Amino acid sequence: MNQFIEKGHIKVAPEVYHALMNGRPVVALESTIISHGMPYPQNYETAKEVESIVRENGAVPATIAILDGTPFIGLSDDQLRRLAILGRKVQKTARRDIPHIVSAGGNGATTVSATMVFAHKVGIPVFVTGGIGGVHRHGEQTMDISSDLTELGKTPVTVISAGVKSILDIPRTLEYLETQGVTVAVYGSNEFPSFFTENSGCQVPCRLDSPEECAKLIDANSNLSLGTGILIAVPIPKDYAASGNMIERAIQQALAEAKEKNVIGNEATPFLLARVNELTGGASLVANIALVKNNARMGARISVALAKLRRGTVRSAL
Ligand SMILES: O=c1[nH]cc([C@@H]2O[C@H](COP(=O)(O)O)[C@@H](O)[C@H]2O)c(=O)[nH]1
Repeated sequence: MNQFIEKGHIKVAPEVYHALMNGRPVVALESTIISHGMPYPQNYETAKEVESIVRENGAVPATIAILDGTPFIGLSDDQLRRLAILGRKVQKTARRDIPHIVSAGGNGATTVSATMVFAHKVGIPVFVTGGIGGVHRHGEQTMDISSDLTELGKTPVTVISAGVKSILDIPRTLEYLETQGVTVAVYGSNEFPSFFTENSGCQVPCRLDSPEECAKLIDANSNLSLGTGILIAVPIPKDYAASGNMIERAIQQALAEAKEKNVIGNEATPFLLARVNELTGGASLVANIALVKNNARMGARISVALAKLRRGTVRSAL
């Protein structure tokens, strides 16, 4: 196996390192989606396919996770499989969990917030995932607001996602992102998508219609050193959006069950995702996989457009 390159306390895969050093496009990928977002073996297969899609579209994939206490940027096949098999035995790792997992020599699957932290440390500007966390329903009482939102407010990485699941409070999530100063854009629409469907009833002012437009937005944010992240929401492909309404009904049932069982905190999202998958007989998983792959395609194209735009003007953060 190729030797990882050590940078500070982080190990970077050689392919990722050389791409960054040469200004070539790299796309960061999170690992909680692998450990907690899907069951084995679909999680492993999807992770591999997502990496292939990123490559086919001209960028280098960099899946991020903490293994035996070391943060890795770009996982080997063995590491990816290990993470997929361990599944929920791996600690779901948000920003606040990083020091604990590292000091204890543990295994951590990075959420959007922790993945953004590491992507930014090595200068990866674009990061692809399925959906981000948000303000939970009844968040005004529980204060359960994902650290993904505050991370977007302070870390200049662009996150490509299919929006926010309706297990969350979408209008309040958008309000909170506005408070954090995060630019929220939608690809090909003005309506923010709700993960399994193209609609949420919430309009956003920024619409982008090509990877080049996305790249220009990212470049403007960076040139002005605003320091905030960007969320680009890519609606689920039309072929899969059809099952959205059925999935939406399952979400309502899962929400009622979570309330009854008092499932709260960082257990809420994995519980709801697994329950919705059971209730829809796997249809939600099929839609989830399709939209993650679609996001990977878009993210790679955006990162290629950004590298072209910046050719010769950006120095590596390494
Ligand atoms: O549709 C999804 N939303 C969110 C997650 C994961 O859950 C995290 C948010 O968790 P929490 O709500 O505990 O912050 C996200 O960063 C992501 O890693 C996921 O797998 N799938």
